[in-house]
Amino acid sequence: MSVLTATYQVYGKPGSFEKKAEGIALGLTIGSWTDLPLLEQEQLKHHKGNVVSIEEFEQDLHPLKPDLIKAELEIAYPSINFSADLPAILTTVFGKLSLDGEVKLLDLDFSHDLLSHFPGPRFGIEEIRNTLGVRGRPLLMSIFKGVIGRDLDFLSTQLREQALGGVDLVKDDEILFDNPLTPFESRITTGKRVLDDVYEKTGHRTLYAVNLSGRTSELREKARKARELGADALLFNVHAYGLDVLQELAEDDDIALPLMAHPAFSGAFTSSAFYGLATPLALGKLIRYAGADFSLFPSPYGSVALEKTAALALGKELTMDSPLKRSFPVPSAGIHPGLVPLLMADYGIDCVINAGGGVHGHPAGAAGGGQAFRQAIDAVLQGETLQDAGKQHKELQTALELWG
Ligand SMILES: CSCCC(=O)C(=O)COP(=O)(O)O
Ligand SMILES: [Mg+2]
Repeated sequence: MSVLTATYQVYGKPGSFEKKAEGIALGLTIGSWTDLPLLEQEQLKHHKGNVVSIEEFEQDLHPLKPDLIKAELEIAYPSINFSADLPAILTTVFGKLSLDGEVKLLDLDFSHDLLSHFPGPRFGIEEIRNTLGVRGRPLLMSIFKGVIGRDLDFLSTQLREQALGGVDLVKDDEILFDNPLTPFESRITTGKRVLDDVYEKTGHRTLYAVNLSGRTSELREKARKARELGADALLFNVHAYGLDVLQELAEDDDIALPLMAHPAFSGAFTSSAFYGLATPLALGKLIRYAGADFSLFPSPYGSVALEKTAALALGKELTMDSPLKRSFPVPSAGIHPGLVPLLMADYGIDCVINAGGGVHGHPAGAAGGGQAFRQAIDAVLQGETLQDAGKQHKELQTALELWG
């Protein structure tokens, strides 16, 4: 029988966890067991949740209630209890339970059969690399900054500058929504004109991820229109909409564009040590299953930082062997060229280095900022220190002097 296994972190008194685990397994499936007549027990046994394991961590005391210790509970839910979609799955394993005190959902283990209902990325790392013709190095992405209240001319100038710096991708900032000064469709057509022009002049190809925003019911049509207009990729604030909306976009053959999942809003349900979802599950595994080609997340080093073990585990979820294609890890937030060696040590070459302020804040402008990043990436690939590379490359030297 196919099952979905959930791992939870809970706190309680030593020896109390069996009862707690049984309560969850039954509460989220058939409700009661021992009270049922034998005939009903037989009829319902295929629907019953089962406790798979209980691990107590005696040394891990609750920081505020030291008589409680941490435990991890694994509970298997029969797949026949839910339809094969994330709303049903999340409601089963962490619906009411998410409201019931200090319980954190750490992981979900999908059976092969259940996983076959999820598309994964349409393009994945390999096909994105093919489109760009870039192999053997991390991709570099920059972000439009300060474009709220600005018009298409401003946007065009900023885009051209970023592309001239040698970035592979430029994305909208997640807070740029459809607006009269830079409407969604005009951003796509204008962006395309600028990037085609840079390509003709320099031979360097940059892709632009436009922010797909608005009411949920409008998204599919907007995304299809984006494709018709020649959009390269879509940025999507997936956690504000829901994972199933991402999946709907990923599965639509009339959209068929690379999807970039932004982490906005996810801190609301991942940041607590006691509640919510573990970050590698929310921004890694589920984002990949739902079909994002890129997952953005705070690196362990910048202005908004994730704890390092979570940031590394997240990257693994996006790239580990699976029947699904691999998604690009995109460590972000407060990234500058001096951090490139750390990011490449953590994520290797199959990642996207993503910077807004670290590109635009360069004294030589966004073009200089992009060049400094490319020089830092090349230095790491050649086994050079950034300090040595900085002696040959003035853009990198300037960035190192400014940000360290
Ligand atoms: C975790 S935020 C994702 C990246 C992003 O959208 C952003 O605006 C980062 O900008 P920064 O200037 O910090 O590079
Ligand atoms: Mg942003």
